[in-house]
Amino acid sequence: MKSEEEPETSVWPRKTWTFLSEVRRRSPLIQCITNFVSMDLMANTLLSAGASPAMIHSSDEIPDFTPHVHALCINIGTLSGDWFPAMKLAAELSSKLGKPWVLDPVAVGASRFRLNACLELLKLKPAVIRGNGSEIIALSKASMESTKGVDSSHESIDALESAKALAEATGAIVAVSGAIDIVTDGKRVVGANNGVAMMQRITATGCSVTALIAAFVSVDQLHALEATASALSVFGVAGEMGMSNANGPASLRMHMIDSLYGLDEASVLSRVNITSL
Ligand SMILES: Nc1ncnc2c1ncn2[C@@H]1O[C@H](COP(=O)(O)OP(=O)(O)O)[C@@H](O)[C@H]1O
Ligand SMILES: Cc1ncsc1CCOP(=O)(O)O
Ligand SMILES: [Mg+2]
Repeated sequence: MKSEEEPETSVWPRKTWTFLSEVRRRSPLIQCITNFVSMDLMANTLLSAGASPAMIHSSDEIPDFTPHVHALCINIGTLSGDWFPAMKLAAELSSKLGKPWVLDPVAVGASRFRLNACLELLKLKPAVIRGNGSEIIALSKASMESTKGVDSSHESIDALESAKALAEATGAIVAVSGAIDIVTDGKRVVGANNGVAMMQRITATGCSVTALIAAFVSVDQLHALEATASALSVFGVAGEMGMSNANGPASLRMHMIDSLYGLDEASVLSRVNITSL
């Protein structure tokens, strides 16, 4: 069968397996400037996927360190005034050196401080922006929307038009996580349909999948939309497989990491569920 005749349902799983295999083969170095809550799960997510995390955020070392990374993840979850210059410096350097960087606008609608910080970071050209429904709506409208802090009060699908508008305005790939993970470049829209609802009950799963997106994009910058959808799907598959041994959020966290580490080709090919929307 010619590839253009292959059904989408089999093309995406193979693409996703290629991304995961490349991350495992190359073990990209991912710099994470992230919140205190997420550091542990994010680093363990990257390690179990085969990437190499480094939580390095001091402005004093960014000029030496950032030129050596394969991608950068910036997360404003516990933003404070003294961390913001380091975020800008690292993003600026990454963009200048042609390295992809990914923004996680945690709770962007919760304060003017967060919103202004994200609007400044958007000028430094992130390759991908990943947030939950409420975060993407707030950022796209540049407004302090009703928010439950770091959690979403919207379904991902509610943020579809906002995601497209944000992608058009910034040139970034925009991903909205939720029951369906939506990924768009402003025109094309795909949905990753993996995962389990209990993943929302573990803090920092959103942050961690954003870092995983950075790892996937680092191995194929020219296909950032495909890399983003694949990372979201792989994380969701790890959640689904982990769920079969879990009793609640704490054990899901452990089994999810184990499942990500052990994910094999057969499971990826049979479970990855990405479709055009
Ligand atoms: N209802 C759901 N069903 C399946 N997976 C979900 C559901 N809600 C969230 N997830 C998954 O949980 C992870 C975190 O997403 P989310 O909770 O939306 O992010 P955040 O922590 O930033 O609010 C993502 O991988 C997402 O796909
Ligand atoms: C609870 C909390 N408070 C500030 S950052 C953070 C972690 C949020 O992680 P996620 O957005 O991935 O759930
Ligand atoms: Mg969360």
